[in-house]
Amino acid sequence: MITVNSIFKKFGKLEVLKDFTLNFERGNSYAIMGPNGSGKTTLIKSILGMVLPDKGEILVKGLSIKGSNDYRKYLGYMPQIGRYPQNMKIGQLFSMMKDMRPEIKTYDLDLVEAYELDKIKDKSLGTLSGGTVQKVSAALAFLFNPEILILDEPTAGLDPIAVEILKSKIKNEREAGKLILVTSHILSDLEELTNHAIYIFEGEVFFNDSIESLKEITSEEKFSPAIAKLMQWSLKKKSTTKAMTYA
Ligand SMILES: Nc1ncnc2c1ncn2[C@@H]1O[C@H](COP(=O)(O)OP(=O)(O)OP(=O)(O)O)[C@@H](O)[C@H]1O
Repeated sequence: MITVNSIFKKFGKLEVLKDFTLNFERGNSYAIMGPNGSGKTTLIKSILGMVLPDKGEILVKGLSIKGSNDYRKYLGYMPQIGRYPQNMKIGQLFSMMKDMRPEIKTYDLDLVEAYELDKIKDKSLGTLSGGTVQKVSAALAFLFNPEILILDEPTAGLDPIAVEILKSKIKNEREAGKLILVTSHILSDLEELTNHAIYIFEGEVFFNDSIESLKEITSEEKFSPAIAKLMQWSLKKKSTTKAMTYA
């Protein structure tokens, strides 16, 4: 459903994505993991067309994302930090988003209702708490019932009830055959929500396989120790590569 074909991205001298090739298939939920600054958001933003790779190609449902924004209708995106016009009211934001997609007549209002956003529709976005902004972002990501959901640290900043609501929504959507991409540092969330692990380390895809395989390869029954082992291996590889370079 999404093909990332040998993409490279540098910011100045910093090589953030080095030869990334990945396939994302419908009905699966992918955990995109890696240390801070490893390139998770850059990967997501490249798929969304918000960051332009220096080389390589990205296809969404077989269509290259270069040159046309048409593919974006398939994507729902929840950013790490939602930035909205400060003086706009919640209700106005939703009306504006609906006006931008006039061809869509039915909306997925599950999260609008669960988070009771209608009750605060006259509040300005600039006055909202961080968690409430996250609720707005989550509700917008699902609003047009997209086939692909890209969620960047979706549970960060949400209270425990809001987290459970969002997690159950994500699980339902995956069961309905959608493709889900999630980045998070909260391993218990990833274990619950995903079936495929992608671990990025220093600009490279260090691991890309099912969570079952990850557990087998690491000889760990639980997700968290399996990831810890992967992290140790990536650090070991780094020091071995360094030693080889200096030899
Ligand atoms: N627009 C930009 N200009 C310059 N450098 C950037 C830009 N965007 C990202 N970077 C740098 O690229 C690297 C990767 O950033 P990115 O946000 O993709 O990491 P991440 O894996 O999502 O990190 P985190 O876990 O902290 O969210 C970082 O070193 C970051 O500072």
